[in-house]
Amino acid sequence: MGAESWAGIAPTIVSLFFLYPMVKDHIPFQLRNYVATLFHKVLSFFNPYAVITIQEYRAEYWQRDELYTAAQAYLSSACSSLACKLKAELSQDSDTPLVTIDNYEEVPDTFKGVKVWWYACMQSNKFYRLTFHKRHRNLIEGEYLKHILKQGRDVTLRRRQRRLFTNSPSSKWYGYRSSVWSHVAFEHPATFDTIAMDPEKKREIIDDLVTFREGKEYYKQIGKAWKRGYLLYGPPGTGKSTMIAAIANFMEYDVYDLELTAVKTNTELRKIFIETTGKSIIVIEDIDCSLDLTGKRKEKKKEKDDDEKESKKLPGMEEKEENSKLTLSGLLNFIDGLWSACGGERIVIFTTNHLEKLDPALIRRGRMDMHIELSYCTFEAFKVLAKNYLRVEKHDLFDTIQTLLGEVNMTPADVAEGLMLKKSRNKDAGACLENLIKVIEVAKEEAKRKAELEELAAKQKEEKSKEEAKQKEEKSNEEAKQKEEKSNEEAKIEEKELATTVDGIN
Ligand SMILES: Nc1ncnc2c1ncn2[C@@H]1O[C@H](COP(=O)(O)OP(=O)(O)OP(=O)(O)O)[C@@H](O)[C@H]1O
Ligand SMILES: [Mg+2]
Repeated sequence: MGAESWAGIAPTIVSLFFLYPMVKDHIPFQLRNYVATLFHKVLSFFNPYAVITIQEYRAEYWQRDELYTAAQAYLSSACSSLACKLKAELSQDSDTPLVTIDNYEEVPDTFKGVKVWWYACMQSNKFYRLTFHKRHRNLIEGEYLKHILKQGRDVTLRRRQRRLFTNSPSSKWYGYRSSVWSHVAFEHPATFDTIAMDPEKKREIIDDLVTFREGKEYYKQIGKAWKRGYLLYGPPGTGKSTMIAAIANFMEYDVYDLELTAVKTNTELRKIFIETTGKSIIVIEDIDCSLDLTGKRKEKKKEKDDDEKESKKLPGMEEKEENSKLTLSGLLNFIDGLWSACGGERIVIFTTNHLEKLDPALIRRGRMDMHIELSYCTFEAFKVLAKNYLRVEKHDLFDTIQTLLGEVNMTPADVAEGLMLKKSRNKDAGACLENLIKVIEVAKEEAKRKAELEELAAKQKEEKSKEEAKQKEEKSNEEAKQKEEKSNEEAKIEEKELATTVDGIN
């Protein structure tokens, strides 16, 4: 079409544009739809721009549309600085107000060199309208909307108040306000800076976490669920729970503290698991105490069950029995079965004071990818505590403390306690370190006394068992002697009887 023809048509189109709303009511009802469609067709033919509307609520079930939420969060972070009219709101799961563009406001955005415009309508029917040139349709509908979704979700996750969940007993799962998990705000202050442990080990853990966080594509490529398992073990007070809090803060994850003793069956465990979200840590503390989860014991019980119920078994019954209790295989399925892949970006952490008590199947590499030992306080760990508690990195008393720590097992919890002087908050570092030295010396004395007592007890036990063995031997000798005498006696009687019988026959 030539420029002259365009010049001829343009005024007609403009007049149509203004005329249509006026004449709309005079068009017969049957024709109205047809004319409206035609009118829009003509308009869109000459309009080089396309529009996408993102409504707050989806048509079905009145559910809030995730794309709308993501767009709102995205606009708050990426474009709100360009708007003059803003609006702030506080959502339930965050303590930071969300400031985003307000009604009738339009802001531009650029993606891969393409300019788009966002327009907000915040009236009763809220929506965002995204306008872009038709020739960028594929880019906007595909990549740009995905980019909005991802960025928006990230902003929401960063802003949200992180939560600490615990599982409710199954009796509370049904009815009004029922929930599998109940939660409080997660506000533990522990960080990797405040954790006292060997710096190299700490670095290793942090590197592992970073690799995991950035490994979405890698896990996909190798065909593995995006999850990681850590086993934390060590004596009480060495920082296992503190480490979990530090990991959660570092990763900005929620924490699901799973109380296994409240879970009755494998089916319950599966339901509990399904109700967790991604970007979370699922923790089972003191796994050795939570359940009788050793394979051997399970096998023994199964054998016994087999003997008792073999004759009574019906088809499908075996399966029912398995589901009716929580088993080791149920727990393994929870860690790395098919269900474990749902949600993604998840860390499972077990803690124990007794590594040797755990079934090897539960903690083998691949299930628990990293075994982290939290040990008694070393000098390196002490230096972290001194820095955190007293703000000192060097002191004359450090050498004495280093020697003492090499002589006695002190947990970081004990050392931390020793560094805190209860009488006054204003004591200087020297006074606190002296107090710690006193505490370590007392602990050393106690440990010495305990060792002596244990040695004495071991000696007494050994003597007792020696005495018992001696008595047992004497008793068995006596019995053997008596037995021999008895059998000699019997032999004599038999001989006598035989002689009498022979005499009788003769
Ligand atoms: N490695 C550590 N670094 C810093 N603080 C520590 C460390 N270990 C222990 N603490 C301090 O001691 C207290 C007890 O530690 P925590 O509860 O983490 O020990 P735990 O290993 O989980 O013990 P348990 O086996 O009894 O559960 C914490 O409040 C923390 O302040
Ligand atoms: Mg603990």
